[in-house]
Amino acid sequence: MSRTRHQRAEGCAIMFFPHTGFAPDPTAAGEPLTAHIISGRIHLCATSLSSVAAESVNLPDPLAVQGQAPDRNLALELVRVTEAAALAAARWVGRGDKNGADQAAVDAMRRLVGTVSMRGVVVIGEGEKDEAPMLFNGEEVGSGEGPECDVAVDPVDGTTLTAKGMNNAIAVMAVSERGSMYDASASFYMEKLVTGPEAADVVDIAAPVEDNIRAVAKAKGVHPRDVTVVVLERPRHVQLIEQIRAAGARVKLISDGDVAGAVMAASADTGIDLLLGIGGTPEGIISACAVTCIGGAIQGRLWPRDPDERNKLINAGHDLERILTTRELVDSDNVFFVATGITDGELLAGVRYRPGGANTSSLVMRSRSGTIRRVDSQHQLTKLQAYSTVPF
Ligand SMILES: O=P(O)(O)OC[C@H]1O[C@](O)(COP(=O)(O)O)[C@@H](O)[C@@H]1O
Repeated sequence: MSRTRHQRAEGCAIMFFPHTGFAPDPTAAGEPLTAHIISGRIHLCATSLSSVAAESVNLPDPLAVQGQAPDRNLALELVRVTEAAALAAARWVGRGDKNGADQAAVDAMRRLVGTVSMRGVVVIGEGEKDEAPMLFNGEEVGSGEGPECDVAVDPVDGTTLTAKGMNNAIAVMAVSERGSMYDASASFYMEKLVTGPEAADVVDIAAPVEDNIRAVAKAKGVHPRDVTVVVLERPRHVQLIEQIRAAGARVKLISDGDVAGAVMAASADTGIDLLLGIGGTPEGIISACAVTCIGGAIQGRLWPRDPDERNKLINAGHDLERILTTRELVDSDNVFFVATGITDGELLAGVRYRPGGANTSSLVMRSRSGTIRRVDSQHQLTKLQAYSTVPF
């Protein structure tokens, strides 16, 4: 960040936090103030530099003029969208109807996303327009004002988990600058490798599984037998699982939900060191948004299901040998990722009902600041039901 001699924050009060800098408080009322930073001191003036300073604060020099005032964190608004999706889907937990759960989450997400000030275009959504009446690829979402964004949604990652009342179903959304997300239109599946920051530079999806496990173990300062690899339990992964076991590592099989798996593989203290295997391409791009926020790496390679799909991908200009890096999957330094638990999981608690309301647990991340928040919300459903169009 370049140093600015004069920083202005007109129309808002300035709150100073001794160790974290200062933040505009948009809720503050009263006469507009202008903040001028001169020789390490903030001067709060009524309107201009020439005015008599209303107040001044001594600041340590590095805090005085570095960077700029913190800007808006879209993720803090987006979390309402995944909360609504999770609350709506949670009504369908264990009812054996995965489409019902998905539709409820889509409806809720679409109603809430209109409140977010952005000019979003869904690039990872519920499919093509004719098949998906809402949140279809290409749909414009948001209030129509504000930054131009790519939007990726997965109203329920784990529709089967939700239908069966099983762990780890989440509602997910990611937003980044317009044009920054990889165009995965023709691709259904992707081979994926995800790990955290320590091992990000030593893994290679094209290398043998054993080499990657050794490299991760070395980077983390542990033995390969201490490494845990999360894998979707699928017939296509039988050989992969054998290879992981042969390398001495531990395997954690999940029946669905590899976005949560990717977040756990990239995050510290989850007990998961690596995600390997083939999962959905849209989920791969959403995972790349999470990894951009957390740190670490995702590597992907498109994985056509049959010769027909292979030809389609090649005709669409895709190089099937190409290893897609985190940056190629989402080419942005300003990525927002939010997820809310539908059912209980290791990453997030699910929706919990109580008299008159429900509680949700969410993960709220932004890559530019690197801030990772956990947001636990208490919803007063009896109040919300009185005016909301979302069937909570
Ligand atoms: O079930 P498949 O066809 O192997 O696809 C794997 C994908 O399905 C999921 O497990 C769940 O996806 P859905 O919620 O759409 O059912 C994803 O997390 C994963 O990427």
